[in-house]
Amino acid sequence: MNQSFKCWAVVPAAGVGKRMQADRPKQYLPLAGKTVIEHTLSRLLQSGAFQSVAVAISLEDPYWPELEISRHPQIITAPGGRERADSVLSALKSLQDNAAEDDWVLVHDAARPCLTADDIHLQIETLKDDAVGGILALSSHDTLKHVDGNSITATIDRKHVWRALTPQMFKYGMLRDALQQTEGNPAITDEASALELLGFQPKIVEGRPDNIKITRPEDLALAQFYMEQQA
Ligand SMILES: Nc1ccn([C@@H]2O[C@H](COP(=O)(O)OP(=O)(O)OP(=O)(O)O)[C@@H](O)[C@H]2O)c(=O)n1
Ligand SMILES: C[C@](O)(CO)[C@H](O)COP(=O)(O)O
Repeated sequence: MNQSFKCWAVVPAAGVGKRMQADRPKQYLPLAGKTVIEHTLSRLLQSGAFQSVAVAISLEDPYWPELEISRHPQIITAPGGRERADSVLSALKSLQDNAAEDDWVLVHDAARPCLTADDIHLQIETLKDDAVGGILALSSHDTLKHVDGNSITATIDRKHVWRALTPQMFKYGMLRDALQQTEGNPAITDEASALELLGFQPKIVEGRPDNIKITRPEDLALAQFYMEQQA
């Protein structure tokens, strides 16, 4: 990708995958002949959009060193943290000697292996001149309800509610500062929420619905289906 600015990728991959109920963290489960994380990292590397990919890996992770991709020249490893945001900040810090303050960083979950190069390039082309950056997101095709307990209290206008995906694309310095200023805040479940808390309004770019996050056991079969469709 011939571009006048630099992009870096950050991949939080230090989770334990509790909701997956598997014998290993979900990023190491087999999917279409490789592990989930190998698919995710291959897609980022093959897009040609990134200088390097900084991957946050748990200090207790015995699986990562077994993967050949862990030795890829464009892969940098950083220690994971207690929460996803801590892992992202750790990976950002591993880029501090190379990334400039105004370089773009795209943060992408290791658990989202179906990301396409088209969506990566769409997001970069759409946001590359934006002052803040933004996220891939999905609109809702269903009616949305506000619920209290198991009772509906309101119907929400679906044009105002979008599901956040990754990558989430922000300037290196702005993202690092936002995550540092919101460190330890449990409300920060994605990068955009840290920027929002500081008063910024990240943009949304409508992404593909097959960019799913593998979260529960049934998601693996869906990811396999999507990969077969993409092929
Ligand atoms: N302390 C953490 C927690 C999560 N993640 C990563 O953030 C991504 C999205 O998080 P999630 O889907 O919640 O993964 P887990 O935390 O592993 O899942 P669970 O909540 O079911 O344990 C995953 O790639 C996960 O590896 C991370 O790097 N560091
Ligand atoms: C970042 C994210 O993928 C946006 O939808 C999501 O928040 C990560 O999963 P988690 O379960 O919230 O950690």
